[in-house]
Formats: sequence, C-alpha cells, structure tokens
Amino acid sequence: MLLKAETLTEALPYIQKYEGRIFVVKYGGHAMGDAAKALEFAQDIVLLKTVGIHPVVVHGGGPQIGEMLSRVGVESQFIDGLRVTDAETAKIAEMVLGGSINKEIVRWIGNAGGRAVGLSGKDDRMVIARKLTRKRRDPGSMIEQEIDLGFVGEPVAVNRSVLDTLIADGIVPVIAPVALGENGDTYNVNADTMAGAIAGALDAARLMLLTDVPGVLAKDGSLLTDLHPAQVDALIADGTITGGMIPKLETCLSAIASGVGAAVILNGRTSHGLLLEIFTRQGAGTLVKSS
Ligand SMILES: Nc1ncnc2c1ncn2[C@@H]1O[C@H](COP(=O)(O)OP(=O)(O)O)[C@@H](O)[C@H]1O
Ligand SMILES: CC(=O)N[C@@H](CCC(=O)OP(=O)(O)O)C(=O)O
Repeated sequence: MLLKAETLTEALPYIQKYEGRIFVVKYGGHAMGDAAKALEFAQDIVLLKTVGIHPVVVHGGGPQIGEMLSRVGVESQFIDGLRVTDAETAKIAEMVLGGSINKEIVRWIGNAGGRAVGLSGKDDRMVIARKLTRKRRDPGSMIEQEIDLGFVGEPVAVNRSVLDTLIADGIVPVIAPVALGENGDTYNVNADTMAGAIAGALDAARLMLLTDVPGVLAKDGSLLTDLHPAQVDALIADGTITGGMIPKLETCLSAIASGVGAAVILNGRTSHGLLLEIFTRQGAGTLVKSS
C-alpha cells in the first residue's frame, strides 16, 4: 500500500516527524485475526522500524487465556474488564501469554523480515507491580467494599534499560503483560495497563491500542475520531463506554498524564490500519489527546 507514489509523498512528513521516536503498540487478543492478518501486522511493525520509528509491542491474549482455562475446566470471572486471577489462573495466563502468544508474535515479525525478542515484565525485573485493589459500593449502600482480584497487578515501576538496549540494537521488543511483585509473586496485568505503563516510561510519542472495534463509538454507533481527556468521565458515567473499553481509556489518560504525546484506539483487523493512522492525514480510530 505504501508503495504508491502519492501515499509515499503523504507519508514523508510523518516519517520525518517521528524518526527516532518510540511507538508503543498494544496488540489485543481480539485484534489478532487469522494468519494473513497477523502477517500484515508484523509487516507494519517491520516497516515502522525500517523508516526509523521504534515500535515496542505489548500484547494481550484474553480470549486465548479464556480458551485454555475452559479446556482445563477452570472458570474465570471479570470485574470491570479485569480477570479475577487465582494462583492456578495466574499460571495458565503466564503460560499462554509468555509462552505461546509471545513467541508467535516474535515468529511473525521474524517471518516479515524483522528482528524481535520476546520478554515479559519479569525479564531483567523490567516491570514491578503491586496488587491491584478495586472498591465497589452496592446501589443504595454507603459502605464501600474492597474486591479481591487475586494476582492482578498494577505496574508501579518500569526499568527501561533492557528495552533501550534492544531498541538500539535494531530489535523490536515484544512484551507479555506479566509482572513481578515486590515480594517476588507473579502478577497478571491487563495488557492495556501494561502498554500504558511502558509507554510512559519510554516517553513514547504514541500509545496505539489495537482492538476489534474501529475506536470509541458513540451510542448511535458512529466513531468518535477525537477525544479530549476531560470528555471521558462523562462517557463512562452515561454508559457510552463500558466493559473492556473502560481500562483502555483509563490507560490512555494516565499515559498522556505521564508524558505520552497521544493515544489512539483503533481496529487491529483493518488492513494496515496502523500505517493508515500514522502516515495519512485522515488517520484511523479515536485519537485521545490533551490539546
Ligand atoms: N463506546 C464503546 N466503543 C467501542 N467499544 C466499546 C465501547 N464500550 C464498550 N466497548 C467494548 O469494548 C471492547 C474492546 O475491549 P476489549 O474486549 O477489552 O478489547 P481487547 O481484547 O482488544 O483489549 C469492544 O469490543 C466493545 O465490546
Ligand atoms: C488482569 C487481566 O485481565 N489480565 C488479562 C491479560 C491479557 C489481556 O489483557 O489481553 P487482551 O488485551 O486481549 O484483553 C487477562 O487475563 O485476560
């Protein structure tokens, strides 16, 4: 697609603008389609690296974890888009995320002609997390109850040194959302949250969240192409944004607050959607930006 002369002319200013900058790309479990789509994603990542932008991939795998859990007869429950994670679930989540999905993405990028190294937050103690707590109040009650999500973590520190080494060596880091607790426990981290923490620590120009919808949709189904952080609370309160879209937008806001240039939520199954967003005037998806 980028080989057309007019497309290249349109892309050039963006290439110059972002040369040398880091783009954190979160590849969600729902965004992963068939083998052809996976190859397109990998080609886009390789193209970014080739033009001098440094992609860092953080992947999810919620549906794939769910499949494995049901195969072994373990049920799982979600609260506010987060999987309640007991010790057995944490083990299976780590196996699926760090074992099978991580290595598949590394393979795809390699097949597309790039260099990739897979790791999780545990490698080189890259991401340290603490137990995440959630509070809930029953309708009509004044008392807030703490909900125990088990081994669900929120990143509290990111050590970027191993990522800097890989990036400088021409390698795309591919990161599974598993982190190390301060006490040495293993924590399952929502992949959006993980991507946001890494984007913040790397001063990324963009955080790109690839999912299975075109972006944030209004109640009438139309795409909200631009969102200011101040609009998000109201969209959650009036029920426009629900489920997994809530942690996604919370992540966008905290990434922007920690210095990331902007965040984009877009459809990872659209052919070369990543390139359309970065290198064309029209873009793709929902851009969340302060000004
Ligand atoms: N306003 C909204 N616009 C778009 N999607 C929304 C909205 N509110 C809730 N969603 C849901 O959020 C989902 C994306 O979150 P999630 O399933 O966690 O994605 P992923 O697995 O890619 O991280 C969409 O498939 C959709 O069902
Ligand atoms: C705590 C928590 O919910 N962790 C997620 C990690 C994977 C993930 O976030 O994957 P997607 O991006 O594909 O949804 C989970 O167990 O499903």
